[in-house]
Amino acid sequence: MEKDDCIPLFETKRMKGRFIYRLFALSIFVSIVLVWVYRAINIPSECGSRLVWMMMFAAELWFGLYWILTQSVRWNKIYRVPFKERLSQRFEEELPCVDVFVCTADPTIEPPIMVINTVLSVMAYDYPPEKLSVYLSDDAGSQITFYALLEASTFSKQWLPYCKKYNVEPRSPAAYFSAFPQKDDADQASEYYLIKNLYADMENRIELASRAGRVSQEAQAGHGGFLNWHSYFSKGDHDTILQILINGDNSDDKDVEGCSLPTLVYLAREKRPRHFHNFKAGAMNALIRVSSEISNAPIILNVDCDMYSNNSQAVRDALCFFMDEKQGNEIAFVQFPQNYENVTKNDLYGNSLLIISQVDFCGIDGHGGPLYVGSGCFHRRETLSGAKYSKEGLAKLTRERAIKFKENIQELEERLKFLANCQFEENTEWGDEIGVKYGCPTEDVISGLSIQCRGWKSAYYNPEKMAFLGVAPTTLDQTLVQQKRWSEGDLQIFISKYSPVWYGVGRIKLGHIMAYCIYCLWSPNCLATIYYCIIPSLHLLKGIPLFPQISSLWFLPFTYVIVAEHIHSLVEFLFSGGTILGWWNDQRMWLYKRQTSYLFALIDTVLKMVGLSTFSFVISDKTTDEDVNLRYKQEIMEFGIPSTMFTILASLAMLNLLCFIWLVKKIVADFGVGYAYEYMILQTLLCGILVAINLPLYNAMFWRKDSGRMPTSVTCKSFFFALSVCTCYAYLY
Ligand SMILES: O=c1ccn([C@@H]2O[C@H](COP(=O)(O)OP(=O)(O)O[C@H]3O[C@H](CO)[C@@H](O)[C@H](O)[C@H]3O)[C@@H](O)[C@H]2O)c(=O)[nH]1
Ligand SMILES: [Mn+2]
Repeated sequence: MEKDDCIPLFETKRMKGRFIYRLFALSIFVSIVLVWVYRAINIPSECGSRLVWMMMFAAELWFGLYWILTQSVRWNKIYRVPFKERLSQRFEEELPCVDVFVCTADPTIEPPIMVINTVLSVMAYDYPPEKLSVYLSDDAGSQITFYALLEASTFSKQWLPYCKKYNVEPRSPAAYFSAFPQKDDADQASEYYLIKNLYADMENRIELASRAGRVSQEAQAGHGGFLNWHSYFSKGDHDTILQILINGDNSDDKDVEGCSLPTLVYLAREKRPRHFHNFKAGAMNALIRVSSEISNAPIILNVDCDMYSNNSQAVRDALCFFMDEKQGNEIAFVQFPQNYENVTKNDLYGNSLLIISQVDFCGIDGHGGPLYVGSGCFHRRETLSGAKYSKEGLAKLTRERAIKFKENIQELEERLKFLANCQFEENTEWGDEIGVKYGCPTEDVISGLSIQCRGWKSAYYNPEKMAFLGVAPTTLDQTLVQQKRWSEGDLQIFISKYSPVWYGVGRIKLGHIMAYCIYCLWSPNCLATIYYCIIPSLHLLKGIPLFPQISSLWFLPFTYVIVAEHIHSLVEFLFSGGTILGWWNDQRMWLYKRQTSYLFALIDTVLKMVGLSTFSFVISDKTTDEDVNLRYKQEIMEFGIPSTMFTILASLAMLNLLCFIWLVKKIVADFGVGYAYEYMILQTLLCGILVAINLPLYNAMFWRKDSGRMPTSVTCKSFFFALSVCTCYAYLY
């Protein structure tokens, strides 16, 4: 037994081929420096061109410095391998309790049927049910969501034994039934169809209620919980609703085979119009408090309502990190990547964030641990509640359940409601030193950072069989809006009290700080990028070169940086499991994010600093209508609405198109190919590539007829805008 204890529960492997990569990175670095040198020693004397030149220099300084930041995550990548068998050999009898928090906020864009599929999938984890509790936080306080959860609690009595008996995966019924339309195994087949029908019936009832917008009187009469809605005025004005739907300790709450079920709790925290609710962070903190009085598990898993468990072993994987005798004690949270069920082959909107999940996070893990990015993260309860790291003070994970309530369930619910009331947090440290932090659109990232600054580590685990699958945005607009929230949140972290730069220094490693800065500085990237998309192309109009000529030696570092870095990024993308077209799409998305989301995030952050704007949280829509979804599946870009973001994208694309056409005309009519080739090859290439990458956009403006095309108003606006800029430049400047 003694010997056994020394075998670690997880292993950390380092990336191979580090030396070659470092050599390559060094060569890029040298070229970047040469680019800077070229800019510094060739500053023109004439005032106007000097300004243009200096701004090019500034943009390249930014790109170069930002590139250096991105090296932090490529320097020392690590991979984790947990050993579940060892965990089960050593700890099967004393596994810790786990609380799962599922958050939902809007029954129209987060359909209740989707929410309960997520709930059912986590209830069905391969884990002792008496040690598992699932809490659903409903920020809409929706009766329909409550009704759906009630249905789910009944259905779970069949679903859980079925999952365990046949060891099925995934354990979200919707995903399971759509992936396995038939069962041939005779034994399983009869049960399969029985359960499938049960599920279909339940789905029907929930859809009916959803469509009607209310729960039938009959159904309401069936459960006392609905009485809570008597004091409900609206989604933003109601008392706390707390219902324990399944009490795992109760001998009556058993599945059809007589086995225990996980505890299941519905919580809608109190909402009042005059009381700011702090979005998901507020919901998380209410959950932390309420759960502490019910199950008080030392490990907490947080998932968004669309992110169902795709791998019933993930809890055990996560526990290998926490329970390892040597290193587990310093790990505060274990983050899994966020994967999406609906990503198409070439991932048109770059939603899978492939490089972040396959490269960046492995690199950050080598510096002290990944960011907490919300969904798919396991926490130690004590760190979430603010504890400093100290090996001695660490609570044993395998302790008994801390609270064993004696009163009956109704009394308990009444007693605990105040924990989720608006007033509870007044004059407390909640949202600041305790719990998830408030005031930042990426509350999770800032909370994770402050945990790491208190001395804790985190771990990143990316299992082959994806642990969680969610719903990615299916339109360009949704992706850009989501990216705006993220980049804005991360920029606010940068300028906050908890900035990785000033707060992190001395608390976390330099590499770690740099890695955080990659995300915190997403947003300011917009300036250099937009400059690069406009100015060099405009200068083609007058034939003014801004880059070295092909005959100059300075041409080499520029070309090397551009070509080598792009080849590297393509190779990295392919190695991470992407396709060539996927890479091209990803490049386009980075361009579009920088031209719109990041720009808006930057502007909003500045406005907030001067007090002209307040913080909002646009919840991602998890539904799509049919023809939008059809186009999404065919990887056709979705525009369709006259958004300001699209006007910017279209204007920049149009500007480059006009410049490019002008250049072609000049070459054909007057100067011949040599003109562009000798003097302005890099500039021509830049403009040409911008045109090429924007092809889907031109298509949406000029050819497409479907409802996802670019609205005519946007096309016209962008055309006149681009034309006037080009004309002004060509004739006035
Ligand atoms: O007032 C609110 C607003 C949102 N949510 C929930 O928060 C989750 C995330 O919201 P979503 O609109 O899906 O945002 P995403 O951008 O898709 O989510 C990512 O980004 C968030 C931070 O911006 C993280 O919190 C998430 O975990 C992460 O998956 C969802 O379950 C919502 O129901 C609430 O509970 N209350
Ligand atoms: Mn989401």
